[in-house]
Amino acid sequence: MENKKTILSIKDLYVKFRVRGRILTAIRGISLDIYENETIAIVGESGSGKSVFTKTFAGMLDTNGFIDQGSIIFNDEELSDTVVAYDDSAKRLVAAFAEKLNEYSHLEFGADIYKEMLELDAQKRAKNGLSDEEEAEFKKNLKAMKDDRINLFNLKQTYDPKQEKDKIKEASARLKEMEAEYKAYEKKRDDLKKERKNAAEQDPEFMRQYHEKKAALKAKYDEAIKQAVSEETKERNLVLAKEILLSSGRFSLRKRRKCIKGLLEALRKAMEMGVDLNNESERNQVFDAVTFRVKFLNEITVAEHEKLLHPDQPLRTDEKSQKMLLHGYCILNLASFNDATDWMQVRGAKIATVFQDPMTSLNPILTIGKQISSIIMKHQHCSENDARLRAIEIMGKVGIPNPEQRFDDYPFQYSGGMRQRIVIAIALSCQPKILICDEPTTALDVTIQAQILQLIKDLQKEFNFTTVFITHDLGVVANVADRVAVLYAGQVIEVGTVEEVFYDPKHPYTWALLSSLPQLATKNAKLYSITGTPPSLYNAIVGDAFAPRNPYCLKVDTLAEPPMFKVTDTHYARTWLLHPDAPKVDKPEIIQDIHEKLLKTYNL
Ligand SMILES: Nc1ncnc2c1ncn2[C@@H]1O[C@H](COP(=O)(O)OP(=O)(O)OP(=O)(O)O)[C@@H](O)[C@H]1O
Repeated sequence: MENKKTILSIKDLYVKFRVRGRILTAIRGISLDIYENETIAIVGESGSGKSVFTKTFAGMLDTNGFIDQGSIIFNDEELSDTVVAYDDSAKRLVAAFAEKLNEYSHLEFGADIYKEMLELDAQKRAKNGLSDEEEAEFKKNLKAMKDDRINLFNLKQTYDPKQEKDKIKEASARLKEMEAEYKAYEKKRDDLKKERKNAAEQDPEFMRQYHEKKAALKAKYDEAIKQAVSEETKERNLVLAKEILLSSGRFSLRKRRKCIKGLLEALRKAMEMGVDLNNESERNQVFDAVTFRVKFLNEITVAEHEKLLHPDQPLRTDEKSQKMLLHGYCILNLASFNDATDWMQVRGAKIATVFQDPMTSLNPILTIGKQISSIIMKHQHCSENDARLRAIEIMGKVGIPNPEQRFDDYPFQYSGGMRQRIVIAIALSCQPKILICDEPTTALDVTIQAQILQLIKDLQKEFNFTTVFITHDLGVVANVADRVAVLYAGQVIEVGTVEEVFYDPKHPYTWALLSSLPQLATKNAKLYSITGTPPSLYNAIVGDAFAPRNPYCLKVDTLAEPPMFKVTDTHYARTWLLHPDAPKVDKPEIIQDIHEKLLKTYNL
């Protein structure tokens, strides 16, 4: 796979949900590269995080969910390449931004003294009350106490009032105690604050020294920021000003103003704190807090830009094509997309999803044809007539017989399998780069399932998109995927090519999943099932998340989280069994000859 281009690079991703005052961590540090034009299957039990993971990069996360950490870099050259008109009014704007930035640049001379003043203020706060660290510590402990109380309260609700009276009584008593402990701890914090404040009032010498030091620093600061800004810094500020215009150019007027204001303020603060704005990654971080940064590349004409995008076309020379543009490039980090406008360019258009139940994706009161053509019109800006022709063409492509006649039918007039073909047609009508198939065949019967899987395979060959298959059916995986990522409790615990994961699996959870394949069951023998339940995602997980259910559990599994061990260049697994010092354990007997069994079932 090393010669493949990465289309989506996910690094150390954490996704959390707010649920009635508590935090559930659904994705815990996933890092995964997804390649152009491959089919990767995401497998795991119900609740392992398959849907949340893909919804995160499809821009469909539920509103109570958020990305807590990590990055999702989407390598799409078309979207990354950015231009904005550089006419007289744009030039005036850039000049005004540059002038403001030159003003702020004076603050850079005083940054060290400014930080000293902040430190002095922090000392004063600590003297008069709590230091920033103490305040944070109290806050953290109070939150933990509150969470414990909510956990116990929730547990109490699950007890049977008739049969578990004692447990309910015990929990009620403990809840009362916890309430008292919480209040006592709050009081301890408040008393400490009061005590410090009183002591500070008894110590006028401290305050006198504070004011004296502050005044001296202020005078030094005022002197420092009087220095003249160098030509070099002014050059940098001019580039920053262009980047402000490029980074805010995609927004509507009102949002653009807000974005520009935010960026200028963020840059002012960065200069005040002495952030090195010549450093690319620091500059990115400053921009990212407001919107992602579009790096300035050059000033080019419309014609030159067109030539860059389509080198085979002749260079235009008319008047319009000579207009100037600011040309930039951005790294698309989907994890820091915080604007609906940004998601609109990606969701559906670049990353499309096909869900399990086609009826939830189709509007029952609109004809099939209208639903496809309206999407084509929206994304490809073409006339109604053209959209109709394209819709009929794509309906034919997904195997709808007589598409002209079926164009005006309603969803209820289609069978389940045909409806799923329509959903695929809608998803593909915008020619996405990535197609996520979330259990696309689970609601269909077996023969139709095979047809739909074949259809997706055929379309992928024709349109060259990447397919991400979410499924709990390993049989589907063996049939369609190039690579498999196995998810458990929000982590990728094994990833590799289909051959590696099926025939040389390394993680006991993968062994268990494979062992429960119905295709491996023998007549009259009980079908293997994994005992126990996955861990609660509300609490921190210590050690290997699978340890309590793992018949091959080692002591270390209960103590420390295993890292990803490399098996081959393409195969990795998160299990201590791969540590050089681990005892040698063979995979279960039932999956020893899985190769032959699957070959027989699927003609692989
Ligand atoms: N909106 C939400 N609020 C709170 N928790 C959520 C939300 N959406 C998902 N979760 C939780 O995140 C975890 C992962 O869910 P996810 O739907 O990704 O699982 P899955 O592997 O796709 O399972 P399934 O096959 O059942 O769809 C689960 O514990 C689920 O309860």
